[in-house]
Amino acid sequence: MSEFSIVKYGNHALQQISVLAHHDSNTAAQIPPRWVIYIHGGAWRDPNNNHKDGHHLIRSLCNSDSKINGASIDYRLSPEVTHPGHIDDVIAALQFLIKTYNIKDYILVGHSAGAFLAVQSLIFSDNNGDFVLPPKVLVGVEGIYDLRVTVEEEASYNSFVSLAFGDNKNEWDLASPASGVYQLVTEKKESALKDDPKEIVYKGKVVCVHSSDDELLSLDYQPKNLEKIVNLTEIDRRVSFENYIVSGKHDEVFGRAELVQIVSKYLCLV
Ligand SMILES: N[C@@H](CC(=O)c1ccccc1NC=O)C(=O)O
Repeated sequence: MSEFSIVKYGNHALQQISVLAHHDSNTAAQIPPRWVIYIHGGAWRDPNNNHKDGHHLIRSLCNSDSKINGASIDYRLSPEVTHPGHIDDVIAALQFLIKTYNIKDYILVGHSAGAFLAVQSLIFSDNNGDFVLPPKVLVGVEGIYDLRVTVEEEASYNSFVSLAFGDNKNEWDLASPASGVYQLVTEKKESALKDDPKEIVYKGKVVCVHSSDDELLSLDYQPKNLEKIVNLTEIDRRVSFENYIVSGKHDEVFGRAELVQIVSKYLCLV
């Protein structure tokens, strides 16, 4: 299997993606259409978290399955950009990958702020108003899903939240997948009430992976909120949700075998 190569989806140094693809020549047409795509964390601002965070997971999965390819997305960080700059980049990167490699089925894995971005990619469209082809499985790892809950858990997190999203908490709610503004459903209701959460149609699975050893985001806050955005719904319209409690510190989980084993279970769905 070849090494990761870097592809650009914009002019900025961080508008890049590392790609590990199985192919005999350099033509995208020969690359199988099954992918695992990773979005790193780092509180929307820490350059020490980057596309390399996804490499252990991607390399392990690609080595075990010769028909799986991997990609790991970089995006511009705060304070250089504020919301929606990060999600705009992630959506542009996903659109670029899907088009360039003719991707049909993929698993989207996001860690920490990357999990927030992964769920946001179902909710927000690109500059043309086009939505991204949704993943078959969305895996949130040590994720953030609601900005108010982030600051309720630890007041000092206000510094990175306001650096990325400003100080207006109503804007935080509009940006947060689990604030109550949005819910994920398998199909739309005939008539939604005016004050109901906005329904986002998603037919894939949502998988929550969170460590009981996470020293930055505890099990008691964010994971419950990821589950809430599917559990608001009646059972027959409820998006499938699965939960795993793993071990390891916040930034260790993406480099561990446990995550590889969990994501492997879902490869049969792509
Ligand atoms: N190293 C980061 C902190 C960080 O990444 C973080 C801290 C608390 C809760 C979640 C975090 N990251 C999520 O993407 C920073 O320098 O802001």
